[in-house]
Amino acid sequence: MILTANNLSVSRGGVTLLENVSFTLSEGQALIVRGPNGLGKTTLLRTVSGLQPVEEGSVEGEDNIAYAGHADGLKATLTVTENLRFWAAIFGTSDIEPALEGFDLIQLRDRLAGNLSAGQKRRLGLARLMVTGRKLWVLDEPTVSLDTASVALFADAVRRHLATGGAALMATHIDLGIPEAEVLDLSQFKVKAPKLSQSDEAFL
Ligand SMILES: Nc1ncnc2c1ncn2[C@@H]1O[C@H](COP(=O)(O)OP(=O)(O)OP(=O)(O)O)[C@@H](O)[C@H]1O
Repeated sequence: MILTANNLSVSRGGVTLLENVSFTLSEGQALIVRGPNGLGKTTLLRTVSGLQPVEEGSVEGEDNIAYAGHADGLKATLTVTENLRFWAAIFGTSDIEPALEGFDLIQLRDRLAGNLSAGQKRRLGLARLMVTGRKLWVLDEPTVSLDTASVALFADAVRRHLATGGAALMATHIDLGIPEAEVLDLSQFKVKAPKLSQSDEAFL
């Protein structure tokens, strides 16, 4: 098992949003969480990734996660290659070529990240996942700014990751082109009578 969420409650802004969320992710499995704007998808992904505290319930496996959220986290004054090398060094890996190839960044490898277009920045942010060596990719709206061809590159990268024993947990409003992905509708976990949470501390 790569990730287990057990009766998890998550909160933002001092209000519990979702409760009793339980799911598991195994090797080769992709799970898409769905729900309307503001339901708590981002909050759930941040909580399972250890970026904010678990209010109730438990998460197992959070130490094997690579998280890609709304912020791109790129170093604007480093080149594409330097950004990937930087992340590879942080995660103790070294080969960045598959990431450059997988996200069509070869031609852009010497461009400063700060000079990339929005979609190119997103491709680089996603390419970073491939150099982490982490088993579980947690992705919040990964395809924002991507054109159709880039969405297909992304889907291919996820499918390769699944085929090599990885897993993915994703929040998205669009069809990612990963037919084997399962869907978890979070509306069923929505808190019916909002209550104040114990804490809203976020680890940024
Ligand atoms: N710091 C905060 N203080 C108060 N409320 C917050 C704070 N951060 C987020 N919220 C609220 O928490 C709720 C859940 O936000 P979250 O980003 O998890 O939703 P989401 O399901 O990912 O939405 P979307 O589909 O729009 O991305 C929203 O109603 C949001 O306005």
